Amino acid sequence: MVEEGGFIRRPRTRTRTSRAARAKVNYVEISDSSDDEATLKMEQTPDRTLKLTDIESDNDEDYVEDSTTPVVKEEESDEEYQDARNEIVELDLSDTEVKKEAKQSTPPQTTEPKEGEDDDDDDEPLAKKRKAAPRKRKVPTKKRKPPKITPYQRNTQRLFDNHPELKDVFPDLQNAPKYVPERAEQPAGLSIKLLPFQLEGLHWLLSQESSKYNGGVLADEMGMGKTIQTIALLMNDPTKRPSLVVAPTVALMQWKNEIDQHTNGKLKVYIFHGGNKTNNVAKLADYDVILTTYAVLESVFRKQTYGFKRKTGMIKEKSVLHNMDFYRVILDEAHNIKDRQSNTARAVNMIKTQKRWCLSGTPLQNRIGEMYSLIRFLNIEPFSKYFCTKCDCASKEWKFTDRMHCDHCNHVVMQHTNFFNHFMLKNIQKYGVEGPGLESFNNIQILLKNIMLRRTKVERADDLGLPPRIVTVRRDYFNEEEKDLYRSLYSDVKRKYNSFVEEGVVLNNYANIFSLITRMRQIADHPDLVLKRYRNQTAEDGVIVCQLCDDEAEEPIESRCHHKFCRLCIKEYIESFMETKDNRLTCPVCHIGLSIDLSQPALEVNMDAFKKQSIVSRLNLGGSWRSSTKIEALVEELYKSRSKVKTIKSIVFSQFTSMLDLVEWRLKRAGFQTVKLQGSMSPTQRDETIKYFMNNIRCEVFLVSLKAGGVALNLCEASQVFILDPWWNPSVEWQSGDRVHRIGQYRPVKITRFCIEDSIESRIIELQEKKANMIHATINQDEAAISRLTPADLQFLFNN
Ligand SMILES: Nc1ncnc2c1ncn2[C@@H]1O[C@H](COP(=O)(O)OP(=O)(O)OP(=O)(O)O)[C@@H](O)[C@H]1O
Repeated sequence: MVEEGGFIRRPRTRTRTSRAARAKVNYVEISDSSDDEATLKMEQTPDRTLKLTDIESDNDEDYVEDSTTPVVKEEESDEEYQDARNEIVELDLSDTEVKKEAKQSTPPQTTEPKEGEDDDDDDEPLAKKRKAAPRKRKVPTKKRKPPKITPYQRNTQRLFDNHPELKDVFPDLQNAPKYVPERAEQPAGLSIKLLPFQLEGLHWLLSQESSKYNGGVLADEMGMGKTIQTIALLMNDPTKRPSLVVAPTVALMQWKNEIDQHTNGKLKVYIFHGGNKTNNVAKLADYDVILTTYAVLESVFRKQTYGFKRKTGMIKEKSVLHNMDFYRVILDEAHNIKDRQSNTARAVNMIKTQKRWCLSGTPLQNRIGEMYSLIRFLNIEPFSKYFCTKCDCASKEWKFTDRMHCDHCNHVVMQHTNFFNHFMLKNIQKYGVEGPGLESFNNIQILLKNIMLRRTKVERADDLGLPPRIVTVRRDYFNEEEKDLYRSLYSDVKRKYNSFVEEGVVLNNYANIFSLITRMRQIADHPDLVLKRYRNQTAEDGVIVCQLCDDEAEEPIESRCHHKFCRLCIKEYIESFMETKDNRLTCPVCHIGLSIDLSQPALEVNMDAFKKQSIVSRLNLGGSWRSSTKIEALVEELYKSRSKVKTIKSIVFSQFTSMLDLVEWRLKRAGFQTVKLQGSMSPTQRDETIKYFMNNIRCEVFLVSLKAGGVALNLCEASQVFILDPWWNPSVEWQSGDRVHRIGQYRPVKITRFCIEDSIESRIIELQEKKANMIHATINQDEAAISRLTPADLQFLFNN
């Protein structure tokens, strides 16, 4: 399975379709059951157009975007065709996975030559060859001579022959003068005193801007001041303007506040968000910094490129952001464009600017394919370019108006290859970090050394002077009533799971198993999350219910089969699935092959009709309602840490909004002042909520939905973090802790993870630790593997 352009796709198997026929291919989604690699079918439709029964969509999309001059962004030369289909896949560098993949990709034993080995000069049609072949005659098994050079090597040679300059790319990078860290001057007018490593960071930013790269990736660990260093860059020479900052919605106001606070009003900031956005270029050009979100940028780009429906028909609207000339563009949390074929990535790439920056706290080495999207944005040559293997034609975007031949050189699509894909991605996918894979891995490291700066908190601990962070797991046991309820659910779940195991269909029923695990996690929080879930809410109430967690959807997004989920729920569902040759990921609702753009803008909730029924209003809280072990454990912890002399502020994270509703209700009754951050809030509402928490001395607890506030929040006023429901991907939890453990924090930070010992949670924590140890033991930390649930992991969770 491939996640490409945010869509979950399967790798396409090569078929013996003629290229002419391929141009007329129609794509249809088919259900999981009928779809396996061997049954990739070409259907003859009445108009003699061939129908490829597959879930493929990327190139199709590219072609239909602009029917007059279709732009093909990714194609591969003949021998590399199969690999090109898999271009954006998570890098899985663990040995076992690599071997498995290599095994899977081994073609079946056959006497026919492999497609990749087709001789270019052999023009005889295949059908003729087949006809001529005697039917049942035994062909003496002649051992094929190993080819002198591999198709990959042959292609490399062709590339070098036609583009000799490419030979020097890596030697030049290797021999480039090494950047020597140096401290820049503190910019005049910046009121915050930069720490030594931040001055070094500023020096690096300035030197990158004056280098041939015109930018790069600032990848300091979270909370080390990437925002401040970028503001220092803006202040270093304020005449170099305007700058555009694209950030997640949750971080938008934070940027505005930090700029206002630390520049004494020297930079004029415009927030390009909400209903009153200007469409006047001259007015915008008056500002030094324009702040916007990925969703807004994507939307204005879409309206400009594809138009939108009005009664009078489709209307296209000019995007003011795409008609301005910026000095620099800064992408905060740049992994938002990791799907290079998503509209968001396209919208960002179409901005006109001289300097380009990506800020990201998550290391980029783990998913090499995703890095390509950043490289494309950064416009780093020749990495983002495509090259013809037959002539000297090279371009960032290929145009194939007739869908077959390059407009420029007339060679066919398949004879063009992408530099990054060829020299950096392909061999790692094939061999991991061994042999040719290691060479590609080194190529990546060399490039990163030239364009990326990453420092970690541990490396710069002296500069940062951060207080210690203490993480503990609080373990509690269910009370009798909860235990009975949990047991009855668990025995039901276990029975189902065992029957899947007996029938050998565990992975085919992954959607089922995933939602059963979710139910068990919810019961461990509070049984009402399962017993009183949204049953009667309908679309007419304006509430969108996530079909995985059965709660009001946070940042709802929709699959191609029109089912709606919280962005985080469906992301976790996808990331945790371990795809095998026989099992493809299906929609948890309708069970057809799942196809969903994870980076699509959140669906808008109809606020006029919105009648949210909080779980609290569905319960009889006056009389018979009981709290839960976990909620009471939280209340106890909060009471314990209360002090008569000062307010100790705490953040409480949960994945389930209904849990936060219950906790809010209970804490209020216990005399705690709380505020709550939810995904449905506008940036201004979020900002007001955060300010209220930070500035109001009586407000002790901030309830944060993990789906809304995991990233880009700055909550140093708090010194305690409570994580209510554990998950096996520890990075979500690390991020939560980083909201509090960052510069500006002077008190030791206490992080408490709650765990109900006699529930699935203790298994989840154990599994998490096992995985973390395993991953840290290997040289390459593979984030993807940590969130994946293998059949063995499932077995472990169900304690079999
Ligand atoms: N030199 C400094 N002196 C005082 N406070 C600082 C300094 N540098 C950063 N900070 C503060 O530290 C906090 C974290 O900084 P910032 O938000 O820039 O980090 P970040 O790397 O962008 O984090 P994230 O990746 O989580 O978005 C902010 O509140 C910021 O004001």
